[in-house]
Amino acid sequence: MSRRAPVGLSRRGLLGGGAALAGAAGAFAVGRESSHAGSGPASAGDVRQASYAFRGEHQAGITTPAQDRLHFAAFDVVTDSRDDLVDLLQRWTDAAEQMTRGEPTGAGAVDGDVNLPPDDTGEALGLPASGLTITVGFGPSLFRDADGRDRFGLADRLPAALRELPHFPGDALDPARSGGDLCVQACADDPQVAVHAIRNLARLGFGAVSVRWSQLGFGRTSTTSTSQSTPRNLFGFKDGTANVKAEEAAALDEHVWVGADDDPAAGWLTGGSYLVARRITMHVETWDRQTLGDQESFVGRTKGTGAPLSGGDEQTPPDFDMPGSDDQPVIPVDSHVRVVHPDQHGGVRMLRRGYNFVDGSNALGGLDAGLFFLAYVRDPGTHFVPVQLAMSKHDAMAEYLQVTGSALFAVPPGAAPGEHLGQALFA
Ligand SMILES: C=CC1=C(C)c2cc3[nH]c(cc4nc(cc5[nH]c(cc1n2)c(C)c5CCC(=O)O)C(CCC(=O)O)=C4C)c(C)c3C=C
Ligand SMILES: [Fe+2]
Repeated sequence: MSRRAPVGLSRRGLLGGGAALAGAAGAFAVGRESSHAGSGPASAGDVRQASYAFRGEHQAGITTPAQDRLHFAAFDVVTDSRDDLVDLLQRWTDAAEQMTRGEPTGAGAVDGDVNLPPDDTGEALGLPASGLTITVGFGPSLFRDADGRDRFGLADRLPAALRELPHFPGDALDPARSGGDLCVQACADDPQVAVHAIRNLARLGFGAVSVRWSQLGFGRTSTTSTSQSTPRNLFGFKDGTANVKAEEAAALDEHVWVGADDDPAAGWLTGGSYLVARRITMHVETWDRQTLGDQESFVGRTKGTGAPLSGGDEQTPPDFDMPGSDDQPVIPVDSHVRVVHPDQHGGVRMLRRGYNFVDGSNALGGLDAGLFFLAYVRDPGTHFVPVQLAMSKHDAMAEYLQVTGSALFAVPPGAAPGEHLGQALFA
């Protein structure tokens, strides 16, 4: 009996008196409304106490203030049974709701029968919710697999926009880091909490799904709320300045959420979004040998403040007409921010939610480093593909990048009380 924790003990409960004491002193911000701590919280406890509601109109983990850590996994469905797939989504929904509350999955890690493997793997016991969000998406191959098979009777519900992304110039895609029938994005302010979430969902899915590929991210490269400060990517530049933010309701409706009339085949996706995932290797050693002036010209913003090269501060809109030297504009025509700017693409915007990664070193002894680019868009065909194409062809920064993994997912709306994720797809 001594190996068992008291019945009903939650991760939060295991925090014990320390958290209670700090809470009483007003040092911790607990709960959804008070959790917008940004990248420079007063203490680690500020953000780790945050917990976000799992259920809602939209899935959490899109407009939620971007957490600092990511574990992303793409799964292959290994069963042909539609019932087993629905059952998995039900069990994932239940487990995700528990974990985002800071609780272990099922009957917990230490409360069950000592003669059986515990429901929960246990490594997050004692850790608070840490702002965990779990966001689930469906890949094109869930609707029709590579052999054209409609394994789950979903082919007539395939959204027109959910087709494999084209091969872009310069892509060097590894099939083992691309595609997937399902995806789970787990974001948290504690890496152990994010990894615990993916590990337990993968474990729950044994027999129904297997992990196809996964990616850890150690630092956010976006801001998704005006309350957050702008972090830096591995080129050392502020990243996320001009992102679509949670406070921009009209922009979210226009550029991120799928509308009711967007696709007659995909009414089930109303209120959802599309998630573009791109593993982008950054040749950081080569970049580091470029002059500061050249680096800033490649980006189109200053490295220090993130202000556009046309002047002002970080939030000043770029002036692409301002002349520079040699009859060239001061923000070069091949700079990243000009090439991808909404002005060049009919006004389309995206909600970027990417993460820095370093996956050890490469064959040349350099860092296998980069940016795991994640972007939520209303329609990848209009909001991502043309932008990526322009970047591949015209962006000076692209010389320092190589896309090594790629996937697209339809992200259903949030689950209402009593529903499982993606319920409308299977109705
Ligand atoms: C196809 C879309 C994009 C990819 C892929 C992409 C990769 C990428 N970006 C940076 C660094 C920065 N990007 C910045 C802005 C920015 N990037 C995109 C799109 C893609 N980036 C957009 C739409 C924007 C916003 C443009 C605007 O509206 O002004 C910036 C500037 C700061 C900011 O606004 O976030 C930086 C820096 C890297 C390093 C990278 C691939 C590794
Ligand atoms: Fe960018």
